[in-house]
Amino acid sequence: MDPNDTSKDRIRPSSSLSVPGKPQRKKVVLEPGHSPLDWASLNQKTPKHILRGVAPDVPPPQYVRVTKDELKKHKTKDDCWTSINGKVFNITPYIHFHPGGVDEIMKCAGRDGTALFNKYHSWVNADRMLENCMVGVIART
Ligand code: HEM
Repeated sequence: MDPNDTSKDRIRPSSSLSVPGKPQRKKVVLEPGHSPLDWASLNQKTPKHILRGVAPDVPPPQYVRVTKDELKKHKTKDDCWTSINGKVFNITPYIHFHPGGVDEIMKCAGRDGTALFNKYHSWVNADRMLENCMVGVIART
């Protein structure tokens, strides 16, 4: 092998690089059928109320106010809500698509996940990724 060949270094995945002051990246291997592309396709073919986890006649999310007490009730893998920047999302259908793993995303179950979300990936567009899962907005009490 050529000792000057650095091609191995060049193909080293970015997940092994660390940035001072930033948490170490740790993506998980997603189950088959759970890639970001699969998530996009599920969103296209699934009725919105199913993704939101609400009855079909519940008004659109901008008209729904969710109290913190209500948010707290949805904290299991079968029924999981979180709020990010004041918007409440039903993340139940997304949990197994999360590139950071189920255990990580469940840390924001039933509560405001904004700080955790921003700590790990402020560049991710949650509004876009979870737009069909939006239940409502946090009620100002
Ligand atoms: C609630 C909505 C969330 C969404 C939509 C979301 C989405 C994503 C996406 C798209 C990635 C891949 C990022 C990339 O490739 O650059 C990712 C990675 C990751 N997420 Fe999340 N996430 C959420 C919540 C969380 C929470 C609450 C945590 C931690 C407690 C977390 C921890 C991580 C970690 C550790 C990774 C892998 C790290 C990395 O690639 O740097 N995520 N998430």
